[in-house]
Amino acid sequence: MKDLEIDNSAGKTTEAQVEPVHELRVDADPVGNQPSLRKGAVLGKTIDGSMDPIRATPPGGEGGNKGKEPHFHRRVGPENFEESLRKGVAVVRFNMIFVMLMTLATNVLILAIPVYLFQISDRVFTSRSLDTLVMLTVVICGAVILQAVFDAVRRFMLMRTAVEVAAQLGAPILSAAAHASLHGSGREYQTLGDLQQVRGFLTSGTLISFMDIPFAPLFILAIYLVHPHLGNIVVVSSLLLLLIAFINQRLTEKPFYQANLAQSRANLHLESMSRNSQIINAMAMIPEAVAIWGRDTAQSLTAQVRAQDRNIMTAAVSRTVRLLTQVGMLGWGAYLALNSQITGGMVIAASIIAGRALAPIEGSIEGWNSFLLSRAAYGRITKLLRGSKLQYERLRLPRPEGRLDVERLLYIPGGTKQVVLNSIAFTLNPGESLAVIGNSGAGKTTLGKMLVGSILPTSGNVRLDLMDLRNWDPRQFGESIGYLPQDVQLFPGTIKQNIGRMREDASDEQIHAAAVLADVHEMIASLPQGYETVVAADGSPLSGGQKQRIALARAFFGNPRFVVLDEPNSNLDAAGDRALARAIHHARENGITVVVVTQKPSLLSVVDKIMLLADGSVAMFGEREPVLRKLAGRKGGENGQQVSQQGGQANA
Ligand SMILES: Nc1ncnc2c1ncn2[C@@H]1O[C@H](COP(=O)(O)OP(=O)(O)OP(=O)(O)O)[C@@H](O)[C@H]1O
Repeated sequence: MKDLEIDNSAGKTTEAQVEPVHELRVDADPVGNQPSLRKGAVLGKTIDGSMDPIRATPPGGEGGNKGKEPHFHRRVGPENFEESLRKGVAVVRFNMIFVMLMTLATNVLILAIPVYLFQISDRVFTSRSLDTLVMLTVVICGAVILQAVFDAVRRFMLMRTAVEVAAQLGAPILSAAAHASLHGSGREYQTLGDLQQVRGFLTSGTLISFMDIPFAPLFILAIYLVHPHLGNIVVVSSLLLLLIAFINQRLTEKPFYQANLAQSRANLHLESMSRNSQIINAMAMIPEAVAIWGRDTAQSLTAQVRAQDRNIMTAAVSRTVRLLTQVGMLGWGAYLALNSQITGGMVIAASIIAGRALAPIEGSIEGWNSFLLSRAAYGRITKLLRGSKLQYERLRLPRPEGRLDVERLLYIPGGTKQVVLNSIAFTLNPGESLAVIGNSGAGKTTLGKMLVGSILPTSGNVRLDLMDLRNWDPRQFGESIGYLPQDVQLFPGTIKQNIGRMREDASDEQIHAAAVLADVHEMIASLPQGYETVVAADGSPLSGGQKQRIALARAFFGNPRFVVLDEPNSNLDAAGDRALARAIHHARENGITVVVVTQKPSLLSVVDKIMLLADGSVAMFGEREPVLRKLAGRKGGENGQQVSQQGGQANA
């Protein structure tokens, strides 16, 4: 057995045991740029990412501060998922031609045994020639062995086709799913499961049955040659089986669909349980969580049982029809033999051939569900890949300076009538810093997300260096900004990897520079393993404040030009607060534009401008001092007084 090597360019090699013969390599860079065939879509070729339209650029490279500046308005090719899909389908088509040739050979050779029978009874018994028997036996043995070899070869090819399709489409699907999940239902990641479904179908017996069906007329013709009566019997049974197949499809489509829907709900719930395992355990919510999962799973199982019941019933009917057909053929054949119209050997041979002609129809009925599932899965894959916004061409712009223009932002979340943000407009020059304050629910986090493009406004624009965020090449934009979300999550890996945004090409200097810029180097140095400390999925062994500070360094990694910090001090102690203030100060010195969303007024002394949001609208905006004075002057504005007092203290 050789290994399938999936090189994700993060230096990790996953080894999976697969069938022998070929070695496949899938190179997917950290953005999930799709792998592509280097030498064409045939078996046993090396797959790598050399044709990726968008390459990950080092932080200090095109988008960073070390390499040469990109050409202005250089057009960046799209991710081109359509192309990946086209290549994946081409692989299947190409391989299927060979598989069909093998199937043709297999089906022709299957006639060997009936022919043998026929020859023994009609030739050997009548001539009583031992030589003929030996010759016939040798030839038929060769045919049987060849048939087994061809059958094995087509199965090998199907298996490799399945692996190759998975290698071709895995990275593009994950890449498109990650992007689509931003505005989607969260089910996009399940498209990877759909790929598995399609892969499974490609190696299934159902597909083999489907491919054998076109050769059924060949067998029927052979039976007609034996005797037209027998041919008629088989034709009638074939039509009957096709009718059963049609009824089966009508009976099972809906319950299978319902079963899958409920199963995917149960899977989503399972994912959310695994994400929130600490809360579930701490608050003893396991019974409730299990009950919700159980309800969906039960619904799925009930629908599955309903569908499978019908499927089993129709499969049993079709099997009975096939066996009765063979019995009928033997009976009618015997009658014809009694009338000396055919020989006994012909009767048995025709019966065997009839079984062979009807078997693929029966197999197709039994595997109908897996066909339906795979067809639906393929539909979801094509929808995701074709609909992905990542595949449109973008301009690779010069590295931004950090000018931010926000124009008449209106945000009404889809499916609601609530105006979360209304007529928000302001401008920040490169290197300026803004604090966004306001009561809980005022819309601060929503504004922060909109500034980094993770949600799109209903109307209005956010522009970085005059270019609307929607028009930036996503990779370049991501490299040019930093974002510290309210709900900090670190990736499982070392602190070093986390600060370096999991990039393979992140240098120690860049990581150190980000840590210094975010004023967290000392904190990290005090940890026993320093930068090599391994962080688990739940953030342990770091405290909430430490996690927040690592995430702050991550936001500053790669010397971004624009950074949004959403409540960066919600978990910080006084020392952390001071470090954060210094970080914002460093950012200003480095010409980084900073927007900091905060409920605490302690950061107000280090920013240039302040915006007070109230019910999604700008209640106040301007230079720090005048806004602080206005806030202090607001009568009864508890928030404002508190803000101005603390801002003043911090200032002092
Ligand atoms: N996708 C959404 N669908 C419906 N309502 C939403 C959506 N996103 C935000 N909201 C609503 O918009 C309002 C503003 O939310 P946001 O999280 O921006 O407030 P915030 O000022 O950051 O509050 P906090 O300080 O408590 O974090 C809230 O009332 C929230 O319910």
